[in-house]
Amino acid sequence: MAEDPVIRAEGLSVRFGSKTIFKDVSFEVRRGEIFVILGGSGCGKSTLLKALIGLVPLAAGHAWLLGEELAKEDDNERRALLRRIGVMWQSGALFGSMTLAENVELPLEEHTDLSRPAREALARSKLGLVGLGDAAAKLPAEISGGMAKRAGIARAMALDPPLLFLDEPGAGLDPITSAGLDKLIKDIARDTGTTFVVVTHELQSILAIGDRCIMLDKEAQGMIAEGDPRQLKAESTQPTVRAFFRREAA
Ligand SMILES: Nc1ncnc2c1ncn2[C@@H]1O[C@H](COP(=O)(O)OP(=O)(O)OP(=O)(O)O)[C@@H](O)[C@H]1O
Repeated sequence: MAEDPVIRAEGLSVRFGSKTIFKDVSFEVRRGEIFVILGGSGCGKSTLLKALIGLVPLAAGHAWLLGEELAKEDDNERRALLRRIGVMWQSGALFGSMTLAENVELPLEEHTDLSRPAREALARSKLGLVGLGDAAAKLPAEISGGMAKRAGIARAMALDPPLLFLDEPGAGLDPITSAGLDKLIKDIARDTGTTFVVVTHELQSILAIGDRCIMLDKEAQGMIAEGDPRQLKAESTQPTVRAFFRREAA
């Protein structure tokens, strides 16, 4: 029998007031894959991510994370489930007055009883994992944008989540730095078995890291494609999907 998916989304709809952002969105994310949520600006990618982790209410549908339905859990169970999930928000800045190591230690301080030396050692190992082993004592103002994203990933990984959400990780980075970040994400997925859900509209990134993807569309108010992004690029006949992947006018 196939393994249970890490995420199962069934018929998800989100509305803000009378405005439907998307409806009837269904997909599964399998263990260990890098799953990309893509689409043009304002189609609801970030909203879908927030809906999956319970930060935005569902108007319809059900979402299971790691086999549990967040909406059905009581507060304690919900908190316990969310502790098993890492998130790096697009705006998820590091705390400026704290070193990178202290930033990574923060979730450990909040959610574990580990001693200070144990927390420090773990933070150093997470920073090492993202290539920032030598920068642990630096302040966010002393590092580049690409390094800040890496530190954000290290912080999101502090509690060893089996599932990691990244909201527009390449935003604001130059193409070479962004490609380096893509390689890091692929390496982490391969080396740790972490499942990634990545929100992005950057085609190079999608093709470089995405094992599978869904594409949302503003006009359709929902999903217009699902599958291997390279295959969608080669084979899709849907005009908006083709336009996105081939950089053609729809
Ligand atoms: N809390 C909210 N209340 C009302 N409208 C909202 C709220 N959050 C998002 N929206 C609207 O929902 C739509 C989708 O926004 P969202 O940020 O999810 O899109 P996106 O695909 O992530 O876009 P981008 O790539 O530009 O970040 C937008 O029209 C946005 O204005």
